[in-house]
Amino acid sequence: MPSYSSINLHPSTHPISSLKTHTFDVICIGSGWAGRVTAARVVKTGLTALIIEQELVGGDCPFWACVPSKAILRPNEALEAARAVTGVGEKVAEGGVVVESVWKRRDDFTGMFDDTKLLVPMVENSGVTLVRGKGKLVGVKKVSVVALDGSEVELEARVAVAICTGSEPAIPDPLKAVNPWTPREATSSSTVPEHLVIVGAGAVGTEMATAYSSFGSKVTLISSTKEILPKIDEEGAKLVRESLTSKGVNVILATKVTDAAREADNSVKVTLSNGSTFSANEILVAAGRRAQTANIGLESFGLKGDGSFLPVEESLRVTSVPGKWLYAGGDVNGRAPLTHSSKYHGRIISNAISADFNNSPTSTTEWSRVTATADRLATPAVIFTDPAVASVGLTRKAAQKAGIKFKEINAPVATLGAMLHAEGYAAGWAQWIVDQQSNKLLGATFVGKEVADLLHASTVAVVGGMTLEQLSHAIPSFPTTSEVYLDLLDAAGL
Ligand SMILES: Cc1cc2nc3c(=O)[nH]c(=O)nc-3n(C[C@H](O)[C@H](O)[C@H](O)COP(=O)(O)OP(=O)(O)OC[C@H]3O[C@@H](n4cnc5c(N)ncnc54)[C@H](O)[C@@H]3O)c2cc1C
Ligand SMILES: NC(=O)c1ccc[n+]([C@@H]2O[C@H](COP(=O)([O-])OP(=O)(O)OC[C@H]3O[C@@H](n4cnc5c(N)ncnc54)[C@H](O)[C@@H]3O)[C@@H](O)[C@H]2O)c1
Repeated sequence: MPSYSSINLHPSTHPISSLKTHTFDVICIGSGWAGRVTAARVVKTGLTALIIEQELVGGDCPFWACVPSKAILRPNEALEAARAVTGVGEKVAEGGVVVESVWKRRDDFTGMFDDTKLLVPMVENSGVTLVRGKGKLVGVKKVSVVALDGSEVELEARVAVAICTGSEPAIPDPLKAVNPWTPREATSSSTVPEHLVIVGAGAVGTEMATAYSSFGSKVTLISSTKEILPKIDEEGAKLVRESLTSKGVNVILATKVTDAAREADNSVKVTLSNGSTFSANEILVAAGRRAQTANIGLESFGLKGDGSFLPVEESLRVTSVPGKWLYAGGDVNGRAPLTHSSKYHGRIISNAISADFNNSPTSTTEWSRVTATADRLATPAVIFTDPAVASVGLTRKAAQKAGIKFKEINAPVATLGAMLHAEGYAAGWAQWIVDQQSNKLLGATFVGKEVADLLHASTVAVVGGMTLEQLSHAIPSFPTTSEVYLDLLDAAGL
């Protein structure tokens, strides 16, 4: 695969001249999951919709984020799982993944970074019109599209505009000058740096440390916080850190990169806040995201276009803009920057648009179809490290911060079911956060091998407001990893 810089981000299909009308019921700026789900669902209710996209149709997830990152993580996960199973492990005892084939697997999933194979047909088959260019608000329900060649057209939305422009990497100032890898270069690379330094030990940093160490890179992972993965509780994060260390990753905690310089041989000299320096062949910045809000006309509505997340109310309408016509969904509103949350936002926005358009009386209470309640109370997330981290709702830290009276229930993920299906399992950890008074489940975290699919049961329980007494009647099948639910119930005394 050619390097990131040679990928064509601006295909020539769907020019402004292809538009048969300049008026649509709904205009979505951005074709990531948030924009695509919003547009496709309003079309199902009989409205017309347009998506404006300035790069590849599909947004980050299929080309630069979830899909390629999971595509390159899976081969080593499968290899290690096979190695741990007696009867098969002997056959694959030696050697690592075949890196060239891993890149090919990634390219198969990304369609060689060609959006016309899957994503463009997906949009068109949903009855949504597509145009390529940069979208910008130019008035109430008015959007302009500027094409790469500078041509421009002004469009009108009869009903609503949805800003679904996503996010971009936040690069700390001292690192801008070295032209570092961002997640885009890390997920689309076809080379393995001998020594890769990763700045930031959140979701991207830990997943890429897992991937590149399995490809043979020497990886140095720098965490500004005193434990990696600061969004989860320390017990779980510690298990991931210890596993990374056992794979040879050098994890440096409570430290920042204060300076970096590109050397003549293209290596990067890094200076840390503890005063030490070292050289690496490449540097990946994975230090969080900022909203893609620059130059999209927000200022004329009193909003900031400086990378801060767009403030929205519970139906995802942009706060402070009157008239119920301007929405912001997905990463750009910063509520839950994950692909499944972008899909959820598309559902909520389309429901709210349709309800308004049809003047249908719609409840706006918690959990109603126009209220994005899960963002606050039940966002699930899985980090595909080894062990993986799956969490939903409140962690202990979040419950403490919210001043909630809660009890915490912990259990290892080491049931017979888990061991039969995830051999070689060392010491996983599961935690429930439970409301002290009502005994309702408020949050769950599972750390271990193959725990990703354990999560949805807890998500359903949190959304449904289930008590532990009710959960004690939800019987996990034997022998499955879900038997950890029985261990949690035992630990809760039920
Ligand atoms: C390395 C990595 C791995 C990840 N892995 C996962 C994972 O496993 N699971 C998960 O749930 N999440 C994951 N995420 C997060 C996930 O990728 C994002 O949350 C998701 O892509 C956001 O979708 P979106 O629709 O909000 O925005 P995007 O997918 O970013 O789409 C926004 C689109 O808007 C376009 N756009 C921006 N401005 C304009 C404009 N002015 N005019 C026209 N078009 C515009 C952009 O070009 C882009 O195509 C990962 C992120 C990264 C970086
Ligand atoms: N499996 C998944 O669901 C998945 C995978 C990857 C990314 N994502 C999403 O993509 C987004 C971006 O991920 P991310 O890892 O960039 O962000 P993140 O917020 O998860 O982690 C960034 C980390 O970098 C640290 N940091 C910030 N500045 C630093 C500095 N100067 N030096 C060292 N560390 C610094 C922060 O403390 C934080 O821990 C997140 O919203 C994440 O949820 C999800």
